[in-house]
Amino acid sequence: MTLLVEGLRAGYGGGTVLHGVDLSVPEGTALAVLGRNGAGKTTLVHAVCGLLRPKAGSVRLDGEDLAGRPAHRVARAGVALVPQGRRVFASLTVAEHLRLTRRKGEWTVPRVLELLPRLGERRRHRGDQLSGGEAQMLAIARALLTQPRLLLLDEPCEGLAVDLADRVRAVVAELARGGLTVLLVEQQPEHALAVADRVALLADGVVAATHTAAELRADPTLTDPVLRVASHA
Ligand SMILES: Nc1ncnc2c1ncn2[C@@H]1O[C@H](COP(=O)(O)OP(=O)(O)OP(=O)(O)O)[C@@H](O)[C@H]1O
Repeated sequence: MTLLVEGLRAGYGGGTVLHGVDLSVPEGTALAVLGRNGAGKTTLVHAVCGLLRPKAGSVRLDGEDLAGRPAHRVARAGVALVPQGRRVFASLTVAEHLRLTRRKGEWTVPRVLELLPRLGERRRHRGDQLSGGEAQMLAIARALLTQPRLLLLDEPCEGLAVDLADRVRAVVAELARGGLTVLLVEQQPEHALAVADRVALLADGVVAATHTAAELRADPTLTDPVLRVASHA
C-alpha cells in the first residue's frame, strides 16, 4: 500500500502544529520521520491514522483519500499504529492480548510468535509483568494481527535498553523487507537508518527535506538543521 500525504495541516484546538506536510511512502518501503521533541511527529502519525482529524490536506492510501475518516475506518483500510508508550493492558495476559486483536489474514498468532519468540515464552504473563521491550514486541504483534498494509510506529525504541532496541529495530527492518509499507517516527538518525530506506526531516510543521538512507550515511550533517539543537540540549 502506498501512502501519499499532501498539504496536511493538523493541530489541537485553534493551534496548528503541522502546517502542510507532504510525504510519500511507496509500497514496500520504509520512511522514517525525524524531528526534535515537539516537532509534531506524533501529531503526524495520529493525523494519518485518524486519531486526530486533519484541518486540511489529504492522506491517500493507494489513491483513496482517508483524511478525516475515523480511526476505525482507517484501520479497516489496512493501517495499524504501534503507539508511543506501547499501551498494553496491565491485567490481560500476552495470549489474551493476541486473541483479542486477531483478525483473519496472513498474520496468524503462530506466525507472529515466530517473528517475536520472546512473546511465546511470555504467553501467560500479564501486561504489567512485561519488560519495556516485551511490551513493545506485544504492541507490534497486536498491530500485525490487524493485518496491516501500512504500519505506523511512533518511537518504538524509546526507553528500551540497547540490546532490546536493536532487536525491535531488526524486527521492523525485517517487516519492511517482507514488503510491508512502514512509516516510522524516530529521534535518532542512526536508529532511523537501521530501518528506513528514506528519511524525512520534520521542522516547523513541514517536511524540510527528504534524504535517502545512503545520502544520510554519506553525510550525517544533513540532519543538523533539524536536530542540532536537540542533540546539544
Ligand atoms: N493533545 C494535545 N493538545 C494540545 N497540544 C498538544 C497535544 N498533543 C501535542 N500537543 C503539542 O503539539 C506539539 C507537537 O507535539 P507532538 O507530540 O506531535 O510532537 P513529537 O514530535 O511527537 O514530540 P516527542 O518527540 O516529544 O514525542 C507540541 O508543542 C505539543 O505540546
